[in-house]
Amino acid sequence: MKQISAIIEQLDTTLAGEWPDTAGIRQFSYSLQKQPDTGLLEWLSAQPCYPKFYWQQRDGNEEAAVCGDAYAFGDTAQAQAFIRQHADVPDLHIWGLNAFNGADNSAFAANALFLPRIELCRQGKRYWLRCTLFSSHSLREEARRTRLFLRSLVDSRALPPIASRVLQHQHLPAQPQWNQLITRALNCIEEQQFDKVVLARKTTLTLSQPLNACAFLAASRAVNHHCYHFMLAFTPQQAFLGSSPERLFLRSHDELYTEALAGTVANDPDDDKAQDLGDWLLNDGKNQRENLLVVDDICQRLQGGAQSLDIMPAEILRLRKVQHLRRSIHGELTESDDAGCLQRLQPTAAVAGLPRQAAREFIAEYEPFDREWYAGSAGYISAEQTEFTVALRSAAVKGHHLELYAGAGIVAGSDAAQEWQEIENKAAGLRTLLEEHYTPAVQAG
Ligand SMILES: C=C(O[C@@H]1C=C(C(=O)O)C=C[C@H]1O)C(=O)O
Ligand SMILES: [Mg+2]
Repeated sequence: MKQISAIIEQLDTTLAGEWPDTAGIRQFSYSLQKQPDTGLLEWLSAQPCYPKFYWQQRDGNEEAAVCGDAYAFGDTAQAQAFIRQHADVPDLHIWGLNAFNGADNSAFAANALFLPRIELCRQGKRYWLRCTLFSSHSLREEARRTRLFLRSLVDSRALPPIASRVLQHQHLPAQPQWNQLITRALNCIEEQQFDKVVLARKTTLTLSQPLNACAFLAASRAVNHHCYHFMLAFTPQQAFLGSSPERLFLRSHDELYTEALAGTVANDPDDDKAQDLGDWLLNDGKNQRENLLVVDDICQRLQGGAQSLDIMPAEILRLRKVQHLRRSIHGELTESDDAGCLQRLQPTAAVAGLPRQAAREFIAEYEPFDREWYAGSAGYISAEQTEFTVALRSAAVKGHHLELYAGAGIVAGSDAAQEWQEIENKAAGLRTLLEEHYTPAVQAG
């Protein structure tokens, strides 16, 4: 990490110069000459500054480790307005999470979006470090604060092994309550209150020792391929992370890429068996319905905001524990408006239901926990390009506890036991990373 220390020294010299005692924004960007000695997640893990955010795009080509907040935003509209106001600083990126309920739920933060002080980024084999200063009253003061911040940065080190063992688990709802919930949802579907509702479970694991969020995410990234990997660490003990296969949307200039990812079957390590399961999925009526309702929802939601929508044929996405039906969707935006895209697309019928409002009301009334960040979105906003993943296959790290989330789309024809198995398989993507380290107590006698 010599390169990084050298860049930081150079930055420090720049910041030590004369700065105006007025409002302003400045950004400094430095290319790294070669690949750093350790990964970005290792670097981020070592830093003692919060918030920190990590992101890896699902094709593996884009990665970012960012920390410290030069500015925090109350909502995406505010973040977007900030980027537009500072169009002369073309590389501003605002990173973070949007909660499932957005501004509708006053009990929980609507989002955690911030403009970082430091960003270490990779695109393909190209690496760079960016430092941003922003002050609404004094850049001089901000330069001084940023220098202190830079001094707190430390060298990267190897991630610790995952030593946390699972002592206990608790499902909310437990299976009998899940069965009741599904019956209730199926009744509403029969009464035509809605066509689909996505119901979820929170599993709280009690651990033998607090989990290192970066090490846990690295373990997930090593095995859960074709996924976005994201993490927001709020404090040393509190983080939200996940490895999600689902794109909420990618906006590149005026092009919009989204998808209907819904309909699930188990995966199998054996290629032939996995293929048979995938073929079954492609031809199963209930799963096709689940997926097509998401296509309908997305098309309705994009009306007036995007034109010439292209919907690709269904394909199978094979993951480590499950396989999904996916239809990719592409359109031209009538205006490049990220806050608008979020408003339209989050939450889609893949994680809420259809019609959206009726499904959300059912979730708010009957799901026995607050989703908080689960099924919201994680990603970034910038002038040129914006991308969010749906925050699925995710977990909240809270000291000695890990809360794992998983849900399933309920439509006519859903069976409670099969849907329970489906959420078990989805949760297994993260859960098995711990169980591999689990040594059951030896029974006496
Ligand atoms: C709700 C989740 O996943 C969603 C539900 C799916 C389904 O029911 O088939 C498939 C993919 C996701 O859109 C989750 O992983 O928690
Ligand atoms: Mg399903």
